[in-house]
Amino acid sequence: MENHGDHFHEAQYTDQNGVLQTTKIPVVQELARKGITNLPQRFITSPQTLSATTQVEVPTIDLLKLRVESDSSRYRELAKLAGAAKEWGMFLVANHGVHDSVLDSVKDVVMGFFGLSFEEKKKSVGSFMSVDNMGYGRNFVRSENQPLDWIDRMTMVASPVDDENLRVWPKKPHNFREVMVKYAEETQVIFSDLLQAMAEALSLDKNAFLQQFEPKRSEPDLAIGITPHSDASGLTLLIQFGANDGLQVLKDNKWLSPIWPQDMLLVNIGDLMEIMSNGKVTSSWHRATTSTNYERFSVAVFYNPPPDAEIEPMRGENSGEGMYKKVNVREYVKHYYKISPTVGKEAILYAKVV
Ligand SMILES: O=C(O)CCC(=O)C(=O)O
Ligand SMILES: [Fe+2]
Repeated sequence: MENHGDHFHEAQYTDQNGVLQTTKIPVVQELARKGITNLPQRFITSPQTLSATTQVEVPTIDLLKLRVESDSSRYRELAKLAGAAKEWGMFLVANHGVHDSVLDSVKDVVMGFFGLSFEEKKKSVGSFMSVDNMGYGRNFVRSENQPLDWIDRMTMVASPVDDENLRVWPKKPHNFREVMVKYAEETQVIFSDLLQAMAEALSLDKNAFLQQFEPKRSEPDLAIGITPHSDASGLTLLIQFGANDGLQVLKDNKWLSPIWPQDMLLVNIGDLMEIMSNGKVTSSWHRATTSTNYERFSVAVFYNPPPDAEIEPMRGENSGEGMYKKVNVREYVKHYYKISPTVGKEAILYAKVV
């Protein structure tokens, strides 16, 4: 038995017989802090999940151009967006308008939180376990013997910030909440603009997607290092720091490493958008690599329709055949966490018309 010290995350999952199980998983930051020389067996993944990648330029969308009404460069940008959403499910956003000072304070509070001792982190977040990933702990736990990602994670709901959701918000650093609420607000504007632009780019009514997201909701989610997956979200907005690379996307069966300039945000299209667009846009299959030698941070804001919403694939002239059916958002997300991680893009089959 390997000695992982006494720092564990507790995670819950439902096993094949539908029984709720609890498992203990070593805390990655604590292992790294001890300066381990051999990776514990539970963290060793199969060689193909670590296949080499090439650096690549992913499409960059200039949000300023999208925000300027009726201009020919705006139409070019819309066409680029349609292509990126269909072919990549991923793109960079330049001129996003989020002030450096906001992004810097996000980095500060995230590093501040993860910089606390394990005991302080636990205390700061309060005890809470759930199968849908909320709180400080782990990502995608489905069984006792799956390979584990080299990651610790903090996930909370940013809208609404009510008593129920606040149970898993860190109390330290003291300004964590104020900073994250502000950042989540700023991301809303970007999400709205992108959703409207995506509808326009697909020749739909401007509000075709956006209306399915009302009232607005998002989940900032602080992550380090992660196995291949698509996001369950509508759209996801990412920043990374502590490293210049790590995120990779599968395209045409090859793993590629996007060149990600620091001043840009990165968007992943999630499964719910693929469903809503009836497959006109694609959720990206992506992963992030990390190292035992340095700390990489990423902050993901998942923008989802409200959990009670029934989302529908768009209908109309351009919608094509019915590829997807109506799904309840909460049920979809529940299904997604129940079966993840998966080898391929599997969760979305739940919503496919067969
Ligand atoms: O760390 C990253 O860059 C990716 C994180 C991610 O894919 C996620 O949180 O869903
Ligand atoms: Fe992701």
